Amino acid sequence: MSLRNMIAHLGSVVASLMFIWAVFQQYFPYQFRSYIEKYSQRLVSFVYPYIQITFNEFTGERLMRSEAYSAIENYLSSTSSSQAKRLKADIVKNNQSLVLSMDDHEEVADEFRGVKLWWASGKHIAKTQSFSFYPVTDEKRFYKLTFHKRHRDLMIGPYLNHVLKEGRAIKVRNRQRKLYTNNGSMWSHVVFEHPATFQTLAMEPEKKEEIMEDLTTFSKAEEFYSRIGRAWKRGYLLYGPPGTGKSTMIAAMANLLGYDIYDLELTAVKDNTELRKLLIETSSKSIIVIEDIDCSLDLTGQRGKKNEKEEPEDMKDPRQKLTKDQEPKSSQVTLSGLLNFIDGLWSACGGERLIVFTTNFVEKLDPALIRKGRMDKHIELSYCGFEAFKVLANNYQKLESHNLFRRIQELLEEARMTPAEVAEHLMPKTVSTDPETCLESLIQALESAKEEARLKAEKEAKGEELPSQDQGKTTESQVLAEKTVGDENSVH
Ligand SMILES: Nc1ncnc2c1ncn2[C@@H]1O[C@H](COP(=O)(O)OP(=O)(O)OP(=O)(O)O)[C@@H](O)[C@H]1O
Ligand SMILES: [Mg+2]
Repeated sequence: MSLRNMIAHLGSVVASLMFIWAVFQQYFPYQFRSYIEKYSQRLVSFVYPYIQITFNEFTGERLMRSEAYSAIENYLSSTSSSQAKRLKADIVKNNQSLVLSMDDHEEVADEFRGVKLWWASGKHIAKTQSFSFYPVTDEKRFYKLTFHKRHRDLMIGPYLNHVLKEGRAIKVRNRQRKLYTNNGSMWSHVVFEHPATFQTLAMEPEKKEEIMEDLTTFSKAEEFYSRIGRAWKRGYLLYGPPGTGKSTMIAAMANLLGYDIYDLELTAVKDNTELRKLLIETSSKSIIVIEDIDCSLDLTGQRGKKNEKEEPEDMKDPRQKLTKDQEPKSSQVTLSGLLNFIDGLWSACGGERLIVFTTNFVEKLDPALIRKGRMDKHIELSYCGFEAFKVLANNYQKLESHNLFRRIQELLEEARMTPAEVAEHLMPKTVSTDPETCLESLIQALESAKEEARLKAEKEAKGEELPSQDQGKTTESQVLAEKTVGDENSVH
């Protein structure tokens, strides 16, 4: 057969096939074909023991993005990045981190309480009916869950709940976290990007572990709190001298738990009503911080004493020393207003919240504010010990050990120095400063601190009329306060 004949023969075969297809389309209408499909589906499900659930990306009349779909997407992101071969990447956290999810038509397996199940991703493509110069294919993505029918109850109840909860938690973790500050009764926010972590926090390892354990236990204790009928909140009081890492620890807490921070400036809050409004507006998974609670408001036990002395009106308000140059406004937030909120109304806002107070003078605070049950945990941040020093040496100089460490250990036992000061010495002054120079400068500083302490102790032992530094300041300020009534600098 010549080539020409062959081509002609092939052409007639194709033509006859096209004719048969056209006849089939004409004489077997759509209804009939769907009828066949329906029964074939039934036949398949009879021999196929699996149940499938489809979660579409868009639901409802207004085609809102389904929350379940996005929770599943997040939930599957970790499983799929290790199992699926084709992944989709997306950027979250203001272009900072990459999140992977499985591409269309991929399948991954998961296990729940020993039961295996499968997730597949897919998409329907519905051709748009309308004519357009820019034809858009209407892609409808979905996830399909497949499991054996004998696990129906486990899958529909506990497993799906688990997926949704985990998925939402991952979403929260991936979100851009915020630092809120209040300007009067309004919160404004900036992106929260503090690099502090518990790993870089200088502190004895056991104490650090205990705090981290406490925090993570709290963050997972939703069921426990609801069972015992308590609001899911926890109060921390951080106290210690300036520069011992109180603020740093708050940032580390937020980074550990993935919480937002609300830095509440009490002095800018007009009254209890405004305070309540601000606190109610805080979101779940957040840390509400009131720094230097002893100076923020007259919440210390000192108030009574001051009043007894009958100080002039403007001296009673410690805010005035903070806002020297500003127009004095009176903040009427009271201790009881704050306490009421911490105790009671708090329960009205669902979701976990931590409240953290910091102070340099724990002994000055009103006992009501810090009694057990109100502030659940009191954490003292103190002068730098050797363990804390080792963390700093590693942070700043990448030093695990050095022959000067022994000398530093001895000196730290004898001289008091805050982690902030130690860090200052360990910070390389220039790019070429070597670690040894930094350690030597620290040793020198510690030696002079030790010497100072020794001289002071000697003087005190001799009975000289030189009380301790703090007391000295108080006496001085008391004298000043008596002399210069109305001078705000004298209030201390
Ligand atoms: N425990 C610590 N671990 C790591 N760095 C610390 C620690 N303490 C202080 N620092 C360093 O010293 C600086 C000051 O610390 P921070 O602001 O946390 O002190 P603070 O206790 O909040 O002081 P203040 O009472 O004055 O608010 C921080 O920037 C940090 O780098
Ligand atoms: Mg601080």
